[in-house]
Amino acid sequence: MSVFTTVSEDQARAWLDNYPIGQLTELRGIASGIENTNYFLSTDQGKYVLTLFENLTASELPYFLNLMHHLASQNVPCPLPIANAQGELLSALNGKPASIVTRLTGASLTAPTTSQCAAMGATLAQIHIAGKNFPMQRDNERSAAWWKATSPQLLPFLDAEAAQLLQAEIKFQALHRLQDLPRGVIHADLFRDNVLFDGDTVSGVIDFYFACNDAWLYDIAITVNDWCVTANGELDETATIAFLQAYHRVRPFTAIERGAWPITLRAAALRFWVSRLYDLHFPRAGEMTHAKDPSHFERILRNRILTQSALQRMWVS
Ligand SMILES: Nc1ncnc2c1ncn2[C@@H]1O[C@H](COP(=O)(O)OP(=O)(O)OP(=O)(O)O)[C@@H](O)[C@H]1O
Ligand SMILES: N[C@@H](CCO)C(=O)O
Repeated sequence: MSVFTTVSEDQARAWLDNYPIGQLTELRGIASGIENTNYFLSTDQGKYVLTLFENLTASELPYFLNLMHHLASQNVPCPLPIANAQGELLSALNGKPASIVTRLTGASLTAPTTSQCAAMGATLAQIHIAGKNFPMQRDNERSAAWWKATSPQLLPFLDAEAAQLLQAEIKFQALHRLQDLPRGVIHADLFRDNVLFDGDTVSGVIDFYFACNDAWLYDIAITVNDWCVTANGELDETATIAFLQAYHRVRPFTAIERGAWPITLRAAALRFWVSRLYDLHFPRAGEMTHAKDPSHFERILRNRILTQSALQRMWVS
């Protein structure tokens, strides 16, 4: 993690006095987060996760916390943020914005099976439908305008072939308007490490801190590019079709989404190639090196370009 803010049991106890969830019984730091400080916190009434936000500010957080509250209230398996005595989902702890959410069971997967990919597809469609009546709006900060603005800083770090690919793909994507696709709330970072499973059941979707309003198909492409792939980044046809069919049963696709599928898979690959390049070459001050491999998404992008017509057939009717 970039910064770990220590919270003592006495501080947690005093902070909890303002929350209707009982008395502290256990407080244990979670080592795996890299964005925020997280603690598993138990009280005599239940199990929770306490988060101190290290980078996001108090003005950015209401969208994410209210969204989680909205989705959890509509039976999406995601953490439920707890309101304090003033009805607020966010309050300061040790000078940082902090929230407390229910702790979910399960563990993240490294190698999802076809049926787990299908369960993920159905849950993603459930999120998209439940988000329809969420009243807040947030633009996607990692969209076409962002990768266009970011790429000039990245080009000096790339060899000629990669630089050419990056520029060509940005131009190609500019010709297509993902924003015209059916849209609503999207998670926008639904990688395997952001989902907990109990057997074949999704028990928790976490880390909503890139959530925004954008094309649903873009969210599907981000998710499929991480869940339904072989070791070298090619799409696994059986897993992809299982994912898409399960999604389609909950929210049927439209014809325009079918046509845009290969292009959207490319856009989703481009987004994470650019963010991983940026994180690698411009690490935030004080950050420990957790940068993920950008070449994985360069490979995925090249593959999605080369297999465009096969991807068009990898769809559901
Ligand atoms: N509500 C929850 N219920 C159960 N476990 C949780 C919950 N929230 C977080 N966790 C656990 O804590 C770990 C770290 O949390 P999280 O991924 O949110 O950290 P982060 O620093 O915000 O993000 P990241 O490491 O993905 O950048 C998760 O991998 C998960 O195991
Ligand atoms: N899921 C992202 C990192 C967090 O946004 C990635 O794998 O690049």
